[in-house]
Amino acid sequence: MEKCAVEVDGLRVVRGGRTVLPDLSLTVPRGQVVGLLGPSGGGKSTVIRAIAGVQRVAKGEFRVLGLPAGSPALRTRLAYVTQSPSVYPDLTVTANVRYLATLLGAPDPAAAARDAIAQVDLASHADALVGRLSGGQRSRASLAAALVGRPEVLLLDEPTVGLDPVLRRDLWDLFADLAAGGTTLLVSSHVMDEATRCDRLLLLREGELLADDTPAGLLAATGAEDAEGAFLALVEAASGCDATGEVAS
Ligand SMILES: Nc1ncnc2c1ncn2[C@@H]1O[C@H](COP(=O)(O)OP(=O)(O)OP(=O)(O)O)[C@@H](O)[C@H]1O
Repeated sequence: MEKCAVEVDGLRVVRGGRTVLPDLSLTVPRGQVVGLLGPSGGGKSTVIRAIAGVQRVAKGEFRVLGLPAGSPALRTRLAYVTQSPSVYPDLTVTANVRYLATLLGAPDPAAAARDAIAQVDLASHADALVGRLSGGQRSRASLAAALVGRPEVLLLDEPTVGLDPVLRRDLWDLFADLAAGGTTLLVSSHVMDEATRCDRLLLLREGELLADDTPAGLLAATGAEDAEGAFLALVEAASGCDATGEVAS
């Protein structure tokens, strides 16, 4: 079995005539929660889309679970939760998740749906129409739909946006539990304090990978006190400036 769930080598993506990812290489080890962090517009969604096999790429090699990204064989082994919830608003949470479970061939779709909905702490709204849920509840319904097939690789694009601190903490606890059970998670976020919940961090800015390290390794390498400070230190080092904006000699 491959040590890495995802291997990307020399990925180049052009969107709307602009090079968004010039030449990106990264790996995501199996059974870990890897955070893809960085400012808005840096290319996080584009990386996730490429790994999910739904982004046209100009160049690069990448494999997911040892297979080329986008392979039909990955459809049941990888789940991708987009930034906008992808559930039917005119169906209940249960109907949405059970539908996915049926499509994925779960032996007992109703039980699988119940479990997935409980995992995202949405049991109290299981019978509510998705269209009548709050934004955060809707994104959890989307996450339940992704979890119901028990994917080996879970790609989550900004899953904690719009959630209160308690729900955010619970969701990160769930990610850690899933990883402990062997699932590989790549989670994008622009909230730097979520970095501490990850096993590894990929810091992405303007399509360039500034760091690929553990949270502790990143702090040690930069001498910063938190992920935000580490990120700033790396940006300054990359642009050849010190903290005051002066160009280093
Ligand atoms: N459909 C598109 N057509 C052309 N350019 C796009 C398209 N979608 C995104 N881009 C550009 O690609 C770049 C990277 O966008 P991407 O959505 O990957 O960033 P991101 O880090 O996920 O941002 P955010 O955190 O705001 O979602 C941005 O400059 C954006 O303007």
